[in-house]
Amino acid sequence: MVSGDAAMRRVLVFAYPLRWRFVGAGLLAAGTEAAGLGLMAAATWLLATAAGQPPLIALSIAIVLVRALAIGRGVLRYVERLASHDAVLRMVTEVRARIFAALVDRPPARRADALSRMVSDVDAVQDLVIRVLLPMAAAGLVAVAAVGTALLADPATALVLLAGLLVTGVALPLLAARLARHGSARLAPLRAAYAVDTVDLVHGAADLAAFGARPEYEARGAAHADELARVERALARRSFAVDAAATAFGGVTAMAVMITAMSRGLPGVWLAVLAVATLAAGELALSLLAAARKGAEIQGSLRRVAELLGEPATGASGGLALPDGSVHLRLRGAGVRYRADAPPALHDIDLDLPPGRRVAVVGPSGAGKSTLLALLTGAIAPDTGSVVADGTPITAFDRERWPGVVTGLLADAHLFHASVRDNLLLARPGATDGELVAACRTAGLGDWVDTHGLDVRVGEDGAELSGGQRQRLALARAVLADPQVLLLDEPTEGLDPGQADAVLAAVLAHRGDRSVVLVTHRLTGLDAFDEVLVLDGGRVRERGTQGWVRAHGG
Ligand SMILES: Nc1ncnc2c1ncn2[C@@H]1O[C@H](COP(=O)(O)OP(=O)(O)OP(=O)(O)O)[C@@H](O)[C@H]1O
Repeated sequence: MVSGDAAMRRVLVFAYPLRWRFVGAGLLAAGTEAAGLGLMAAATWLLATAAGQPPLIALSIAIVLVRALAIGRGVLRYVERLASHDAVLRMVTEVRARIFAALVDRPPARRADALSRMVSDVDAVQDLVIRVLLPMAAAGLVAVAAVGTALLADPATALVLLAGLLVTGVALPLLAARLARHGSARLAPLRAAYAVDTVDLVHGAADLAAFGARPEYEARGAAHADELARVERALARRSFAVDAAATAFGGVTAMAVMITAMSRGLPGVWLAVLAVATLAAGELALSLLAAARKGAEIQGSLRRVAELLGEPATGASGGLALPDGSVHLRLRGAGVRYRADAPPALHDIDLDLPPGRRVAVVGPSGAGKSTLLALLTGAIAPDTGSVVADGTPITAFDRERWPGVVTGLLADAHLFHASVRDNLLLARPGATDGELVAACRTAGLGDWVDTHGLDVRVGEDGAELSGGQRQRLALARAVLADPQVLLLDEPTEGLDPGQADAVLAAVLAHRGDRSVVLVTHRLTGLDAFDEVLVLDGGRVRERGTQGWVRAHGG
């Protein structure tokens, strides 16, 4: 996990090219706050001195100043918002582009969580600049200016003002940030649990109703919502207490400033100006509380964004040209561990796939069969050992084109909400209708396509097809892709045994002497394979040749 400071540095690198825009925005923000403070001071001076009938010219100057500051403040605020948002949006565009590039280079298995970062966490970068750093910089500049001005009037009064600002502008915001961090740590798991409840209730509505479990799930969701509301209320009470303390301390500082100024014999007008300006500076400190809280809340998002920004690409488009002709793939001592706290999904796997070899991988559920195929497609990289093609690690090849070498029907193949034709063309965009129909025929979907045609739509993830038709359409797509090495993850799942044998035989006949790696639970039809690999618990338990299948009752 990246530390908070490192995360901030990694993100702020993107602000560097725009530094002058940010400096300008910071100065404008400080100018806005200073105009507010000046307005208060000038208006107070005007009210306090008007009764004493000062020279008309002095009054006129003060009136013009009040008007100018009142209008100038609004104008400055507008220009500052324009400048700061322009700069930060340019910066966030860069960050998004970098994250997008990192996502493209990521193995698909790890993209899903990263996608949510892209969408929501990047907003934290915007908040960091607009709602945290700029307000802090502006408040800091104005505080320095206010103390500096007070110093001109009287050093002791300036010291009291400084002490007050240190409490309201530094100590209380630090406390607010601490409470916000603590609050986020308590709220995050509750929010996550509530989100899971909601997703279960929405996506699982039919199953919950079918098994009569809806009341129980609704009660669980309601309990999480109540707990969430209780914690949020408790945190809001604490936040309110800190805000109230800041406001009260602002008042205390103003009084202390006044008392000190009176004891130092400052003229009455100065007393009023200093008191009102101190109160206004105290208000500024409230904006620091909000900035500190926001800064604490976005820490998690910033870390996640920074991790992604710093992630080295695992493979690249534009790598080596693909191996042409018949590729020779090898796994050497390959191991995969999905999570540090779980046993490896694959351990020390050796596999030799010279051109034309047919390998069947069998084993119980969870043995690591699909993970083995994911290694060959490059969807995941081995944590130990290597996956090489003609002696070169497969990550060195052009990732975008690798499916031309190794691909197939993988676990949980997705069908798109489009026509049969469009779903097939995904595998080979230039294929003719004749080729599409031939692939369907090989996958056992010929009669259905003859009846329904290629333009019929299949529904969301093939919802308008039967389970067997979905499987065969996905298989037809893999057949059409016609890679050098065809991977088939339980291609005949959901078909009856007779159909399953016929479809597998047709696909193997279509492949001719090109390589196939088949993952299957069924031992029938494996006579046509050169090697059978038996996986269990991520390890190779047995390796057999054609005779092995017969000996094991296939
Ligand atoms: N994305 C993932 N994150 C974490 N663990 C995973 C992930 N994918 C698989 N695993 C774990 O890795 C192990 C091997 O899974 P894999 O899908 O390769 O098994 P399999 O032999 O194909 O099983 P099945 O026959 O049921 O499809 C399992 O224990 C599984 O829980």
